Amino acid sequence: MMDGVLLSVEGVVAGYGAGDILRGVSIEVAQGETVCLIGPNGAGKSTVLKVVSGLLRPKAGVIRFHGTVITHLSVRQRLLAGIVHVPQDRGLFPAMTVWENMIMGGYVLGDDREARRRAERAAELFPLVTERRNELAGSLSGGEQRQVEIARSLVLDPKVILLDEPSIGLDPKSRRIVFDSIERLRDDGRTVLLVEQNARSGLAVADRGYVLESGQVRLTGTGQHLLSDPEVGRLYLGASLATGS
Ligand SMILES: Nc1ncnc2c1ncn2[C@@H]1O[C@H](COP(=O)(O)OP(=O)(O)OP(=O)(O)O)[C@@H](O)[C@H]1O
Repeated sequence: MMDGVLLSVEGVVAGYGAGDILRGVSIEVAQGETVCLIGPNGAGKSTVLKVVSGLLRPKAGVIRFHGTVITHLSVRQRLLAGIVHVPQDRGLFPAMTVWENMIMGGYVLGDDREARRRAERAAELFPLVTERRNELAGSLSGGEQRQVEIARSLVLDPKVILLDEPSIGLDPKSRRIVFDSIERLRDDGRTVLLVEQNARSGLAVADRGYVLESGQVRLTGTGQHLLSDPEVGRLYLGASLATGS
């Protein structure tokens, strides 16, 4: 095992009924690291995040956080322990202001004042939140909305942030805003487990990466190592350039 491991997925088997989607996946994330999962559609990348946040119970294997097995904990318990999932399909409330969205991010705390205090702190890292504070979230660009979502996750003071394809469906300018936001999280000392279709940009912001294929880890290494791996280049980087995704 690596030094300073904060989160580990150990031999996880999981699926949604018949057939296993994850077939013995093991992943480690050290304190302060940004780790990126890449791989083809359907490889099980998002499923790894669901198993970590507790949305899906594995059939076998364990999840460990700070060295303690958390596989039996509920989503809410994991959230309060500091595991925050920013899924692909649940964005901001478009008809609420940016600031209202930030405060909603702390709903589970049950302490409005604390939520406000943390939202102010998150806004220091993401000034957009202050600049556009009173605007409706739905009026922001796609990249700006993603940045507010990332800022909102900080209201729960996460120990690890699970980001599911944050750049999906965005134009190049918006994608830059998103990857810049991920770098800010890293500079702030946060730990990030990222799933990205856009393998080149995902690996470029990551300390380490894992290539998932058919529910198994096929390759792992530093972001730079995977970026220069000929097989990764042929299978994933060429394609991500060609589709511009
Ligand atoms: N809620 C669900 N119920 C049933 N099957 C699901 C569910 N969610 C995902 N799957 C299936 O599990 C497989 C893996 O999905 P997953 O979302 O983990 O893949 P992925 O590697 O993240 O790729 P993608 O880029 O397509 O999201 C896919 O075949 C998908 O159809």
